[in-house]
Amino acid sequence: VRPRSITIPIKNRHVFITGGSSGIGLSLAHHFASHGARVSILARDHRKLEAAKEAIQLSTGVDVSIFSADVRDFDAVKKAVEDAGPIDVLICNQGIFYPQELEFQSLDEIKFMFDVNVMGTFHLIKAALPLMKKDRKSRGPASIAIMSSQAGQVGIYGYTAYSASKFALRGLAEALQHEVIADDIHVSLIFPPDTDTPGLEEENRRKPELTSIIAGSSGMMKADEVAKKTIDGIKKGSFIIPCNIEGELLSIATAGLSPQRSYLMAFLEVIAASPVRLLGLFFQWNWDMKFEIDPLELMESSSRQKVRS
Ligand SMILES: NC(=O)C1=CN([C@@H]2O[C@H](COP(=O)(O)OP(=O)(O)OC[C@H]3O[C@@H](n4cnc5c(N)ncnc54)[C@H](OP(=O)(O)O)[C@@H]3O)[C@@H](O)[C@H]2O)C=CC1
Ligand SMILES: CCCCCCCCCCCCCCCC(=O)[C@@H](N)CO
Repeated sequence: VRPRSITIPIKNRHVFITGGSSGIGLSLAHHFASHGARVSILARDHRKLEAAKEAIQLSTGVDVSIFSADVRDFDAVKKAVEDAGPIDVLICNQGIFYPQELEFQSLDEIKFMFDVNVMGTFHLIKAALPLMKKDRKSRGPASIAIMSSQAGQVGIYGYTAYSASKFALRGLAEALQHEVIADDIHVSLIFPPDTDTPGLEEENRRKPELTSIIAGSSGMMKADEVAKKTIDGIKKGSFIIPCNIEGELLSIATAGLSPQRSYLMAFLEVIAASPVRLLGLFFQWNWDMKFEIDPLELMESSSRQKVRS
């Protein structure tokens, strides 16, 4: 077991995608189907799953299997994964994002995000791993891909709970890679910026202005572009999959002790480390200015206080 380049084949393999009925997951399902994979998708809403199945059938001619389950329910996840049959590429893409300052966000909402984003991913991997490992040698290399976010590389105003849930996935992924590499299973973490999906549209209705401003430091992408980057990364067995230029920089800035199987990328990470840190500091200083209290507002509030007293 050592860094080496690998190729994870897609054609005729079983790809299981959660959150495959909408946004990035739906784009992934389309792409994998057109690459000749056998595709299963899982989400809660049966009607959205049926609509996705029909759309994929229409555009690719491929019949996708659908599973209605809530990732928070381990028994339901286990049943779906067993009914679907042994998986070669597991994509844990389900995720919810409710931005709000910690001070105002309810504990129930924070817990909900953790249950879906983090515990849901544990449930999926726990349920799928036994059958993924079985006869692996004769089935070729496998992949477990986990959808994080650029908010899982840097903490962002308004994302205390969401960023924490996405950072958690990185710890899970790094440790898991140690545990499954001997079974020829390759873990990938994907870090998209804001991506045009039904989920983002919903999110934008309640996003604090500062969250939008800071997240705007990275360009917006289409679900289709994120799906393409994801598939390329999975095929190469990349541990970290950035999606745009800002993402490449963030990945170098946060390389830490994550696995790197490309010698070229490892070299680049070492050379670029200090200039990228400098660039990161400039971004931080730029964001800091946005948190500064307007001096006029401060004067007004202190004079208001004087009037009150
Ligand atoms: N859009 C963006 O800006 C970005 C998104 N991401 C991440 O990408 C992933 C996908 O996001 P996006 O495509 O925008 O999301 P969407 O909201 O468009 O789709 C989310 C999908 O997840 C499913 N899902 C949600 N909750 C559950 C649950 N409890 N159990 C099973 N399935 C569930 C939904 O189906 P149903 O509701 O029927 O269950 C749906 O299929 C998420 O992990 C998100 O954090 C990362 C960076 C940016
Ligand atoms: C070293 C130099 C680095 C320079 C780039 C820094 C850019 C940081 C931008 C972070 C954007 C976070 C978007 C989260 C999107 C998301 O997950 C939500 N839409 C919910 O889905």
